[in-house]
Amino acid sequence: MENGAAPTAKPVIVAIDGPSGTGKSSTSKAVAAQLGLSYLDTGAQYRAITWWMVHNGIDLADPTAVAAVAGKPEIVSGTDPSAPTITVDGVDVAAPIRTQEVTSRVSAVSAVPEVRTRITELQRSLAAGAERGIVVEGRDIGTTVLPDADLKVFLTASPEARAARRSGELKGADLHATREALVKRDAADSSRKTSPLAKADDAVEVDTTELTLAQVIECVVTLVEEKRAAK
Ligand SMILES: Nc1ncnc2c1ncn2[C@@H]1O[C@H](COP(=O)(O)OP(=O)(O)OP(=O)(O)O)[C@@H](O)[C@H]1O
Ligand SMILES: Nc1ccn([C@H]2C[C@H](O)[C@@H](COP(=O)(O)O)O2)c(=O)n1
Repeated sequence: MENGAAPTAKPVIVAIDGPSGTGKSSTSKAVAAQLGLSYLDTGAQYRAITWWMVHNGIDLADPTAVAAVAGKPEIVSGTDPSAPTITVDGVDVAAPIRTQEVTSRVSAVSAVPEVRTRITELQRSLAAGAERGIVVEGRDIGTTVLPDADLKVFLTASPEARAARRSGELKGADLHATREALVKRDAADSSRKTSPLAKADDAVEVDTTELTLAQVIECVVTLVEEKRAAK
């Protein structure tokens, strides 16, 4: 039995979007684990295809070159929230997709429409196959990937709070440089033509600046339970 939960509740689809460092991954994983749902980190998929392009020497400054090979790598996401996995052509890339090299290039690759079409298909297929339901986190889940999701949440936080959280992760990182990098990536992700980072009109916005992670998780679990009860 997936995620150890009893097969009683109807499947529920939850979309969690927002800028970098707002707590999407931490919240989504915990909510999915608590409610016995699958979990999908769509940023990891964009990072994985970016890693493959870097690894294969594709010119990332040339969108035509990126588009031409967008269908080549086989990207597989494991959706157990207690142990999410990501492989490219059978290679475990969970660590290399988090390097600065990939982080600084992922916005360029994810702006290419052919890349988005490919990754969006994977995401929809995983969501459709999740027997109990799934929490999918990213930038365009509520607007484009799963517009009929049962619940859409848009997490926000001040750039200062997000930079402080990230600096805590990257020991010794410069707070100002971290903030600048976050703001730059958000601007690129929000301004691309195809499926930019955006709040869906029917999303619930949660400002996490002054909330603990536990409070955010509790808030989202309550929202999911309310939706489930109303189904
Ligand atoms: N409400 C919160 N209060 C304090 N720290 C938090 C909160 N939410 C998340 N964090 C911490 O902030 C860091 C970033 O969180 P997380 O990776 O979940 O964000 P994200 O939105 O998924 O970021 P990205 O889009 O860049 O992957 C983590 O170290 C996490 O533990
Ligand atoms: N649905 C998504 C998810 C992610 N991306 C892109 C934009 C992000 O900068 C990048 C990495 O995401 P993260 O791991 O920081 O969540 O991937 C996107 O375009 N659409």
